[in-house]
Amino acid sequence: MSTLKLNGIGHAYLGRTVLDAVDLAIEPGELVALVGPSGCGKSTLAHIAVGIVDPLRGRVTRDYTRHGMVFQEPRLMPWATAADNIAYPLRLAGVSRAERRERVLVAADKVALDRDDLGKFPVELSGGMRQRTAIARALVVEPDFVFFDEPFTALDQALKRRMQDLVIAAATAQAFAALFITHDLIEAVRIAHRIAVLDLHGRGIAGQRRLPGTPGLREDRVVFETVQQFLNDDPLFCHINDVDERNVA
Ligand SMILES: Nc1ncnc2c1ncn2[C@@H]1O[C@H](COP(=O)(O)OP(=O)(O)OP(=O)(O)O)[C@@H](O)[C@H]1O
Repeated sequence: MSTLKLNGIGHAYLGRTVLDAVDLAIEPGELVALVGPSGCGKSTLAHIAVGIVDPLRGRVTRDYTRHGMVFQEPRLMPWATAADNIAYPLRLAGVSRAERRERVLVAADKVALDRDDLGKFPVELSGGMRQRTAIARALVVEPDFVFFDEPFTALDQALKRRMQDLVIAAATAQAFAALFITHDLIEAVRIAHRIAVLDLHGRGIAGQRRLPGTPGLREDRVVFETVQQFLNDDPLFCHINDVDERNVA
């Protein structure tokens, strides 16, 4: 039984089709990376999957209990401390103040956010700390599904890697499934069980590849060789290579 199922999803903006007949199913505990060239409709698909946008065609079936979301920009409330930002979904859910405090500390630990940082406002935090706060806010509800929409694109390589490790560790510990949208094929191969490639024109999933081994346990050499093989020998990825040279790094 899939925890998220997209059937025949189609969408258009102002009469221009961006997605057509997209089918994708994600199993419980499975991390699926969705890649595709810029502008092919990845974010639109994520917004449809999470329920922010209603698709013009098709059906989304969600069989998870709670989801979290992490976007490219942390989208924190500037007037609230990191702790209050993380606690926000719990406040909405009517969780008591004492329990909120406890759960915020647990979530902050998962993303290695210092106690000192919890009292700071977003403007006082570094980019990495802001994104950690956003991830903690997604994890604090103890989700069994998390949507990631290019969460680390704006971060430098070293930080990106730390954040990927943190997501893999949290996914393993909490056993959540995820749809992880990224431009970065190296990131996709590090993080996911399976990669789905969205067609160049957003017309469906062009193909999928199951990745060898387990996220978090793949050696760098294996990640690098898998990416090279995709880019050099697998026609599914030729558009990714053409369009986004960052992947070749
Ligand atoms: N609200 C909107 N109104 C009109 N057009 C939109 C809207 N949102 C997205 N689009 C267009 O739809 C297409 C798909 O956009 P989307 O953001 O889903 O793609 P993407 O694959 O996530 O791109 P990127 O990788 O560059 O973020 C693009 O051509 C974009 O300009």
